[in-house]
Amino acid sequence: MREDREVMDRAGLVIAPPLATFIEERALPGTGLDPAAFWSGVAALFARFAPENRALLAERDRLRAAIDGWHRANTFDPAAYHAFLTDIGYLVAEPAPFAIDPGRVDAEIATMAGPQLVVPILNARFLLNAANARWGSLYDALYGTDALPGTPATGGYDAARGAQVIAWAKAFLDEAVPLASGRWADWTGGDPVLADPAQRVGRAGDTLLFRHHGLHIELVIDRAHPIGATDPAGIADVRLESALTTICDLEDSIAAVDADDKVVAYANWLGLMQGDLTASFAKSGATRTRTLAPDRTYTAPDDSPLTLPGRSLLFVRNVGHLMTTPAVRLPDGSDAPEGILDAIVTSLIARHDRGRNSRTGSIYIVKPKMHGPAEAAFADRLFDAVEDLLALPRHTIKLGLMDEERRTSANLAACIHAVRHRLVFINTGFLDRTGDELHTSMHAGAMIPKAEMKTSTWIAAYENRNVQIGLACGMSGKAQIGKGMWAAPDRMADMLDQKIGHPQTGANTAWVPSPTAATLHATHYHRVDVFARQRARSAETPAPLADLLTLPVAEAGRNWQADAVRAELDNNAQGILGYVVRWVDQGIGCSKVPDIHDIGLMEDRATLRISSQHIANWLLHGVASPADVDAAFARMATKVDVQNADDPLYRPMHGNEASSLAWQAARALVFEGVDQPNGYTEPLLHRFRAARKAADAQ
Ligand SMILES: CC(=O)SCCNC(=O)CCNC(=O)[C@H](O)C(C)(C)COP(=O)(O)OP(=O)(O)OC[C@H]1O[C@@H](n2cnc3c(N)ncnc32)[C@H](O)[C@@H]1OP(=O)(O)O
Ligand SMILES: O=CC(=O)O
Ligand SMILES: [Mg+2]
Repeated sequence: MREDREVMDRAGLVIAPPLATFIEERALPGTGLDPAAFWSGVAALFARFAPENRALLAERDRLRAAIDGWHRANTFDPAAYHAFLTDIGYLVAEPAPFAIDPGRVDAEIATMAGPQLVVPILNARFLLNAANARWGSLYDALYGTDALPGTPATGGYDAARGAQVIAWAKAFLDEAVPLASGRWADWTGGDPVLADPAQRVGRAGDTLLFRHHGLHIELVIDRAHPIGATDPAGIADVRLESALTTICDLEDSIAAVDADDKVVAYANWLGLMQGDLTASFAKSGATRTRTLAPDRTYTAPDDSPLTLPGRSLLFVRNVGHLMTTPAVRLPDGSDAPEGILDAIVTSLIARHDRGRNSRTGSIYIVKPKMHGPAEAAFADRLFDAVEDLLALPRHTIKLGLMDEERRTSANLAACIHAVRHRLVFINTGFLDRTGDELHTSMHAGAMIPKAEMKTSTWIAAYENRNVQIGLACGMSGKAQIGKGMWAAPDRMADMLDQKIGHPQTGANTAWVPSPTAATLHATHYHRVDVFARQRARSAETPAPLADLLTLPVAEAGRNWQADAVRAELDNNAQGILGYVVRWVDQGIGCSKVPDIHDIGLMEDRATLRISSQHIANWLLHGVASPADVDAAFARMATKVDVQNADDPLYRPMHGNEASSLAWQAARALVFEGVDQPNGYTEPLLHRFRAARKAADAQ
C-alpha cells in the first residue's frame, strides 16, 4: 500500500500520511509536547531500539535452530535436555529472592479480585460495551444464555425462565450477602437486616448497594419495573460489579496490517482516553448511540456521598517484538518494529487520560509474546525511553507480562525481575503457550492430540508455577496473577461450572470473552476468597521445572487410528479456514467460528497458531500425509462456506481455490508452518491480508 501513497518525512523517518496526520492533529495537541521535538525523539528512539529488537529476534532463531538440531541428534533424556538448555542460554539463573515494586497501582489491579475482559480495539461498539462492562445485569446474563437449563420461549418475556433466573440470583445473594435470618427468596421488602450489616455500603433511591470480597452488588428495587412489579420485594434486577479491568487489544484479536488499520485502532484508544468515544449502530430496528458510562453515585449509610467507577479500568495490549509495520519506515528503508510504535503511540494517547481511566496516573500496557528475561528487560528499557520522550515520571507506564512463551515460563522469576518496577500482571496465555510448546519441540516427535494437551504434565506445571512464582515475587496485593481466556463464548453453564477453578488457584483475575461472561464469572469471586487462597498457597512450593519441560510428545509406537487422525485434522482445518477466511477477506481478527459440531468457539491468532502448528507437526512426523491434509482442507472449505452462507461479504473458498487468498493463506500456515518464526501466524496473515486489500483497492 505504502508505495502507492504520498509519504511524509519526519526527522528522517517516513511516516504514512494517515498516521502522521493522526499524531499531529489528534494525539499531540493538548499534551504540551512540541511536534518537532517529538518526531526527533521518536527517530532517536527507533535508532536506539530497532537494532536491539532485531538482535533479540535473531537470538530466538539461534535458540530455535539449536533446539531443532538437538532433537534431531538426540533421544530425549530429561537431564541431558536440561543441561543442553542451560548450555545454550535458554535457561538462565534464577534471581535472588525479591519483591516487585510497581509503585502506585489502581485498586482494581492491586487489591481487588474479579474478571478481566478482552476486547478487539478496532470495534468501537464492542469497545464501549467492554468499558461499560464494569457493571452487568445478573438477571440478563442468566436469562439469555445457557447458564440455566433450557432456553427462554420466544415472543416476549418467558415468566417460567424468569422464575428460574430469580431463584438462582436470590440463592446467590444468600451466599454473598446473607440475611440475618431467612432467605432472600422470602424477603418481602423494607429494610433488609444482613448477617453482616457492614456489607451494606450505600443506596441510590430504593436501590441497595452491598459489598462482598471487595466487589459491589446492586439490588435494584423498582416496583414500577415489569420484573420488580411481580417480585414480592420489588426486586427488578441484581447488578454485579463485573469486569474490573479490560484489555483493549491491538494484538491477536485484530487484523491491522497497515497505517490505515493502525490509525483506526489508535483513534479508538484516544476516544477512550479522552472519554468521548461513541458508536452508532442499528439494533432491533432502531439506531442507537453508545457512549461511555458515567461513575455511579450513592449515599453511604452515614449519609455521605459515595461514588464508584462506572467503567472498567483499561489496559491496552500492544503487539509483541516480532512484527514490523509499513506505517513507519526507518532511514535504512526498512519497516519499523511495530511494538516500538505501539509503545510510543499508545502511551502518547494515554497522556490524555487525566484520571478518567487510571486514578493513580498510570498507563497500563500489556506486552505479549516475549521470550525470556532479555526481551522483558528490553521492554522495560523501551518503556523508560518512551517515558522520557513523553515527559512522564519514571515507571508511569506499567507492564502486564503475558506468560505465554515457553522461554518466559521456564525463566519466569527472571522475567518478572526484569520488569519488577512496573509489573502489574502476569497472565497464563495458555493458547499462545500451547502454540509455542508445539513449535519449540517440533522436531522431538509427533505431538499428542489437542484434547490430550489440556491434561498434560507441562500445562499443569505451567499454571501452578505461574501462581507460585508470582506469589514468591511478592505480587499479592500489588498486581494481578491472571489466568487465561474462556474460549467458548456461548457455553456459559460450562464456564460457571469450570472457571471457578481460576480463583481457586489463587489467581485474582482471569480472562472472559464478553460482558455477559464477565458478570457470570464475577459470581466466582464471591464464592472464593482469592486473597485467602493466595495466603494459603504462599507456603507451597512451585511445581518442578522438570515437569514444565516435559514434552507433550506421543509415546513411541503409538497406534494412530485413521479415523482419529482424520477427526483431528478436520477439527484443526475447520478452525483454521473458518478464522482465516474472515481475517484475510474481511479484516476480522477475532471470530466466533462454529467448530465441526457447529458450536461457536472464539478463534484468534493464538488458537490459529495451535491448529496450524499441530497439523504441521503431524505432517513433519508422517502421522498425516500432505494428501490427508489437503483432503481435510477440501472437506472443511465446503463446510465453512455453508456456515457463512448468510454473510453477504463472504467469498466462498470451495471451487475458488486458485483465486482465494484466504484458502492459500490457510494452506501456507500449515505447509510452511515448521518454518514460521516460533510458529507465529502473523507474518503470513499480514502478507495475505495486505494482498487482499491491494486487490480490493483496484
Ligand atoms: C488468546 C487471546 O489472546 S484471547 C484474547 C483475544 N480474544 C478476544 O479479545 C475475544 C473477545 N471477544 C470477542 O471478540 C467476541 O466476543 C467474539 C468475536 C468471540 C464473539 O463475538 P459475537 O459473535 O459478535 O458475539 P455475540 O453475538 O455473542 O455478542 C455480541 C454482543 O456482545 C458484545 N460483546 C461480545 N464480546 C464482547 C467483548 N469482548 N467486549 C465487549 N462487548 C462484547 C457485543 O458488543 C454485542 O453486544 P451489542 O449488540 O449490544 O453491541
Ligand atoms: O493471549 C492469550 C493466549 O492465551 O495466548
Ligand atoms: Mg496470546
